Amino acid sequence: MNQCPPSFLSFNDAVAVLLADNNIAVDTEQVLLPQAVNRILATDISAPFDVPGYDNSAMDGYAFSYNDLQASGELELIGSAFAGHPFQGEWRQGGCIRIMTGAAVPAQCDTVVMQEQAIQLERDNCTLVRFDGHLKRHQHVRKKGEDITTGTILFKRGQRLKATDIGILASIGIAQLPVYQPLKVAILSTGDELREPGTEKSEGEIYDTNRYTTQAILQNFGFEVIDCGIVPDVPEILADTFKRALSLANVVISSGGVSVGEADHTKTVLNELGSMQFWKVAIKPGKPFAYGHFHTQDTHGNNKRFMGLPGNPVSSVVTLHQLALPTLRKMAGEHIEPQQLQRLPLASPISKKPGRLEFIRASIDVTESGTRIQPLQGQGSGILSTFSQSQGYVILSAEGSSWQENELVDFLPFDQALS
Ligand SMILES: Nc1nc2c(c(=O)[nH]1)N[C@H]1C(S)=C(S)[C@@H](COP(=O)(O)OP(=O)(O)OC[C@H]3O[C@@H](n4cnc5c(N)ncnc54)[C@H](O)[C@@H]3O)O[C@H]1N2
Ligand code: MOO
Repeated sequence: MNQCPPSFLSFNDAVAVLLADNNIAVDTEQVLLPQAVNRILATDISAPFDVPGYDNSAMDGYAFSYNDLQASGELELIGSAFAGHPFQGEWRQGGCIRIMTGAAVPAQCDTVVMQEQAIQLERDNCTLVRFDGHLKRHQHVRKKGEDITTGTILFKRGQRLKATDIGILASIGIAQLPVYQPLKVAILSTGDELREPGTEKSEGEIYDTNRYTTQAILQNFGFEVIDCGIVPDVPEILADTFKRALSLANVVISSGGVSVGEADHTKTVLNELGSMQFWKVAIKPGKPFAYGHFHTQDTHGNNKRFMGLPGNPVSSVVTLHQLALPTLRKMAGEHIEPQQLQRLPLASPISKKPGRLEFIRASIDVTESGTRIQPLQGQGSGILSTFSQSQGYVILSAEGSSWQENELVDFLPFDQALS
């Protein structure tokens, strides 16, 4: 099964090493509810009471006892209930009340009829209500606790809170809550050829893309990104930049300079400031990914971490997404589940050489005859534009093979990071 070239780690082994080597590296803090969206919860939260806290009406209409209506066919109007203003009167058998959506249903009532199915009549100085159409006992009554029952664990420590979670927390009266502080991640790009977008570039120069995609992905997950800019291929400047990054962040992520070229200084500098844990993973793109520990420690005595993304823009995205991001999320306190692959048929044939696990950018092709996965043209590790049409990766195992049209392959739909 494992066909990795010597000294290469398989993808699964690399992920396993990264996750086993890293634990939560941040403290907790208390935040107000509106600030908790996209933050990682630092405690379990269970429901202190039922929601809704009382039976209430789902319609504007009339509330009564179903048995009373069966007995008489018409009911006497004896009061009203509005949201926030329950019925205050004396209940009488054979009675009904006018009720608005959200108002408490009195204990003696079990049924609500919407006002469109009711007629009020005046008779003998009484207001009576007659109901038409078929009706069922308990209709339009929202039961106490039907949304949330007291004691239910609603959220778990390590859960990332989404917008609707904020509403659920409000519904149980939470005004502030403990979350993990954002993990501080410093980013830098290496390469003499790199220029900042918005500035002039000359022959042989390109704009830095990796720092921008990296920053966008990390910010999306709520990390505190410390931008250390573009660093030229000069070992002393690279070392100084790493030292500055280390004084500000828990993790430093660089791009470029991790291959075997004469200007690839990143690994050399890391070996002075720390130690390399592994270099090279049998994946395509993204082979020269590097992971290490700096000698510098955080306030808890943990060595700060280094992740070196390859310079090719696609390799940098794939390694950030598949190797760095799960690790950073774990360090930030988040509980993450393994990625869920889907088995789907190919829309066109595909083949690969043995050696590395491959991540093929692909789109989802939905037609009347079903859903198929279309591997896209332009799979080179410098062709970033393919990402804009992709909705996920076809993942091809390290063994070489070919797959025919309609043959099933593993497909990984893009998550929040890339969609
Ligand atoms: N003789 C070999 N050459 C290469 C190998 C190899 O095994 N033997 N591996 C190749 C693979 S695979 C990759 S991936 C790259 C990785 O190289 P580096 O991480 O050292 O990256 P650089 O050489 O600095 O740059 C590679 C490529 O990417 C462009 N680049 C770099 N940074 C950025 C950036 N921030 N934004 C946009 N583009 C960037 C750079 O200009 C180069 O074109 O090495 C292969 N070579
Ligand atoms: O990682 Mo490199 O991308 O295989 O080009």
